[in-house]
Amino acid sequence: MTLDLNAALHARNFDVSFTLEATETVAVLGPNGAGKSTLLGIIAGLIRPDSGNAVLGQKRLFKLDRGTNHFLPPHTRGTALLAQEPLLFPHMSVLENVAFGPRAAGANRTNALQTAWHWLTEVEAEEFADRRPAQLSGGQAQRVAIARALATDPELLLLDEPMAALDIHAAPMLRRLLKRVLANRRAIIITHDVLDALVLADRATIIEGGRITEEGSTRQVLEKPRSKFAAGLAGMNLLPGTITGHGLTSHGGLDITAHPEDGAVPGQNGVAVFSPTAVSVFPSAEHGSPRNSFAVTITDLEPHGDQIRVHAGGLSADITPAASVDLGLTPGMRVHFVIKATAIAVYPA
Ligand SMILES: Nc1ncnc2c1ncn2[C@@H]1O[C@H](COP(=O)(O)OP(=O)(O)OP(=O)(O)O)[C@@H](O)[C@H]1O
Repeated sequence: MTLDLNAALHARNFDVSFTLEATETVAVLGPNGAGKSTLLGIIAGLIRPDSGNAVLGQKRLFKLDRGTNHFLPPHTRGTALLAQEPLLFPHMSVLENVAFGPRAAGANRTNALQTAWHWLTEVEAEEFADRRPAQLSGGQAQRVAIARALATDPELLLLDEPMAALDIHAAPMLRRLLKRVLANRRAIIITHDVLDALVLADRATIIEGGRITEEGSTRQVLEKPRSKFAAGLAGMNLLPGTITGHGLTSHGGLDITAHPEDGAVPGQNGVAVFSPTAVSVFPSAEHGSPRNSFAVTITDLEPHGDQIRVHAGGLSADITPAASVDLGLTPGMRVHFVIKATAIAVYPA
């Protein structure tokens, strides 16, 4: 039972091929406006692509080609979409909200209520059964919304930033709950949070500009990012370029000395990746090899944990507050970023 999808929607510059295995949870990450919600909307049947083809298990969700115009309506797809806001029916009790799906699918009242109780217990929300949605906190309402989604026994659960609207106290409990209910289930979760991706998902897919730019196990994508976006998530600097015999020449023209990973071939597209903590900041060029020294102009300084993060030339460096004061760092100042060759990973991308 897999999901196999390709879809294009020109008005949103969206063109994606996407596959999901049974009982697999995939985190979808990407910048604002990248097309993450569009992907979920297309799978759920709320958005109609211009062309494409999608199959969920035995069910063809849509096939839109020249001559073929097949498009299943949302409620027959076996998908359940959970939005950022819980969107419960305000005039129904919590129990009735959760029983609504099974009722609509044809269950009799007794069975629908039984199912609703089961899922309310699963999300530890039985005590709210008689309340109206307006009498719930954001975290409680989101738990009820999860119960409502699961009560329909969906083949595929679609979660659009389920933690985004919650305060920091409610998020950890919901994350634990999701971890439990997502085990052995097929789900796609949109998130901006690396922790959610690591804790909840087996795989990560990065979408940028309506295209998938990176895919792999969550750990692999974060440990060995190949896109600027994934590097940002992992808190690493990334310079794309061309692999050379001694490292990489970045697209911006920087000649980087490092040890290319085994199997990297000069001339191949690659990336140089290094941590901001591996970057030292000097007021003038530093000689002493094998080191990389790049003249850059500071764009911004910000606190980062107990360090100061210095942004310059599209890169960042973490230094101590004392060093920042000693160097008199300010935006607009010209400095040198210096990185040991051994601290830079170069690999094909
Ligand atoms: N209702 C709409 N009509 C037309 N274009 C839209 C509509 N909703 C979104 N778009 C456009 O489609 C593109 C993808 O948007 P989408 O909402 O899928 O991005 P996203 O990755 O979910 O972003 P975010 O992280 O901000 O939620 C964007 O360029 C956006 O402006």
